[in-house]
Amino acid sequence: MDFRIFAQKITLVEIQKHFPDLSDRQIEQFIQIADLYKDWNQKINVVSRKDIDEIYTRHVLHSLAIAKLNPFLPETTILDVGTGGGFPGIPLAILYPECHFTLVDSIGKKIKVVNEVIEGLQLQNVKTVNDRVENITGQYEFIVSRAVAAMPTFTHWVKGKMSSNSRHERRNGILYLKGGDLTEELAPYSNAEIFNLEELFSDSFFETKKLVYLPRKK
Ligand SMILES: C[S@@+](CC[C@H](N)C(=O)[O-])C[C@H]1O[C@@H](n2cnc3c(N)ncnc32)[C@H](O)[C@@H]1O
Repeated sequence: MDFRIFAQKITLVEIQKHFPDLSDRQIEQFIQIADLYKDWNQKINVVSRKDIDEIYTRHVLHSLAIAKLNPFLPETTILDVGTGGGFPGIPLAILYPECHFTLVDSIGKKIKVVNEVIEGLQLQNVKTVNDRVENITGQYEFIVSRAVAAMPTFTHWVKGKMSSNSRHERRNGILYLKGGDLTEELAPYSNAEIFNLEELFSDSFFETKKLVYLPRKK
C-alpha cells in the first residue's frame, strides 16, 4: 500500500474515533475529499503543496475541531467567512448534512475550486458566495472561520450577521480557528473563550493551534 493511502486510512480511523456515528456516505465523502483536493490543487492552487499530503490533519480534522467544541443541531445556519479552499466549511458540511452552510470568499478562483469540490462530494447543504463578507446580508446562528483577519477586523465585518435565536448549549456566536499567541488580540473581548485543539482531540496533532469562541452579545 502506498504511504499516502496508508496515511489516509490512519486519519480516517482518527476521524471515526472522534465522530463514531458517521454514515457510510460520510465516510465515503471523507475518503473522496483527499483525491478531489489533490486533483484540483494541481489546476488551481488553494492548499499549500506542503499541506496537500497532510490534508486530513492540517485541514479536515482541524476544521472538525469546531464540531468537537460545539456540535451543531439539525437546521443550524452557518456562515464560513474567508473559506479559501473550503475550510472549515466543507468538512463541517460533510459532518452535518442537515445544517445549512454558506461559504464566502472574495477570491473567485478559490470559490471555483470550492464549487467543484461541493459538486464532487454531491453536497446539497452548501452554497457559496464570491464576495467580500462585508457585502453579505442575512443572519446566521454561527459564524465559523480560520486564519482570515485579526479579531477586531473580523468582528467588525460580521457585525449584525448573527441571529439571536439561541438553540444550542453555547450561545450563537463566532467559532474561529487561529494559531499563535492571541492574548493581546483578544484582550478587548472579556467574553472570549480559547481552547487548545490538543485538548479538544486529546492528542498532539495540532501543536499551538487554538479555537476561539466568542458568543454573540446579549
Ligand atoms: C489565509 S486564507 C484562509 C482560507 C481558509 N479559511 C483556510 O483556513 O484554509 C484567508 C482567506 O480569506 C479571504 N478573505 C480575506 N478577506 C475577506 C473578506 N473581507 N471577505 C471574504 N473573504 C475574505 C481570502 O480571499 C482568503 O481566501
